[in-house]
Amino acid sequence: MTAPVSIKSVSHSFGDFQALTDVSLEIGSGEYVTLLGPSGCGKTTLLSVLGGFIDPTTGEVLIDGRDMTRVAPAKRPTTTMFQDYALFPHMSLRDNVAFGLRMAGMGRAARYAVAHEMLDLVGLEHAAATRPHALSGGQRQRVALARALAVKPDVLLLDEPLGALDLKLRRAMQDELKSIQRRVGTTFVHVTHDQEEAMAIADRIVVMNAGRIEDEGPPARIYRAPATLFAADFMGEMNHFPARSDGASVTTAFGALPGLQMAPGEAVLCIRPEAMRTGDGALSFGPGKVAASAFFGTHTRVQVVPEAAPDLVLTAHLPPSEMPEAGNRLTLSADASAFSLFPAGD
Ligand SMILES: Nc1ncnc2c1ncn2[C@@H]1O[C@H](COP(=O)(O)OP(=O)(O)OP(=O)(O)O)[C@@H](O)[C@H]1O
Repeated sequence: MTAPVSIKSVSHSFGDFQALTDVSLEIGSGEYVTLLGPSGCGKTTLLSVLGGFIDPTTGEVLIDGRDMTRVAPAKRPTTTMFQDYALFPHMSLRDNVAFGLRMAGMGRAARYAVAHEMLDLVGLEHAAATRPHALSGGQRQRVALARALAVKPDVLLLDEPLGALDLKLRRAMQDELKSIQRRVGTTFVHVTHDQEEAMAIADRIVVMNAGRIEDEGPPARIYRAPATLFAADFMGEMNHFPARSDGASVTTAFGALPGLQMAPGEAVLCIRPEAMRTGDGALSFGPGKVAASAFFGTHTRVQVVPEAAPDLVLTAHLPPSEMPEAGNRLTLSADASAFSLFPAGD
């Protein structure tokens, strides 16, 4: 079961505090969307508006084309899975998973059949008769997912579902969540503040900041060509430095950069560390002094203070075969296509 979701100009205030401002978003049927942003940006508020736990001050929510804006949570085709996915300790996994179906009045044989199907989906069918106390964090999380999916929601809302797990388990569960979502085809809306998690899982990432959407799109597009400086910074490490546009070209402390255009004015030029290299390029940062250099296996992370702009520190991820030592001189450069340009004060 799956459905598209339409969020139309939703705003929400808690008293004087505006938590969401004019948020509009279309989510396709069967799409895996993550809401990504820093603490307090309004992710949970938006998810709660979708689930019916918060009535937005203004705006509308449509699910499968039907207006759900003021419809109670239990009457929506949504299920919310919270971070604190408390399981009933005195019930078997099967009964935990079948709980929502029992509440809905489904007979025992039918609900157990669904519970087994869902436990099978999350790889825990063999433990159906056991109780949750002996389960690891990851296994509990899987049972909670089976329970949420058992009622066959059209849209599953997940609020930091992996937040309680350690990093390694978190990464493993991300792969599993995505693969389960693919198999069931349900629309998933997943809140996280972890950019790597969003990239690992999402078909589409929605970057939020201060109650608004900053950018939305496939992970690779947002990473490579972010719409705003905020989205650029939130999606990973970014070098930025001042620039100036005259409308036709961009000038920096390192010279002019061809091929980038913006309305005349002060600008911020950005580049990812892995887009930097040693030697020549469209823009050379000129000689600089290596302030730090560290080997990370997949790359060497160097920090360089360029002579042309000694108040800047440029970070580059170089191939692991290159290991410049701190104190050495090094020239970094990059291709014009690797830069993003934003108006200053964006
Ligand atoms: N019931 C409430 N009353 C007043 N303010 C609230 C209430 N719920 C949330 N807020 C405020 O609204 C803002 C957005 O909160 P929200 O929980 O949506 O953020 P978030 O992006 O999910 O952050 P986090 O990752 O920390 O949960 C925050 O500043 C929060 O303090």
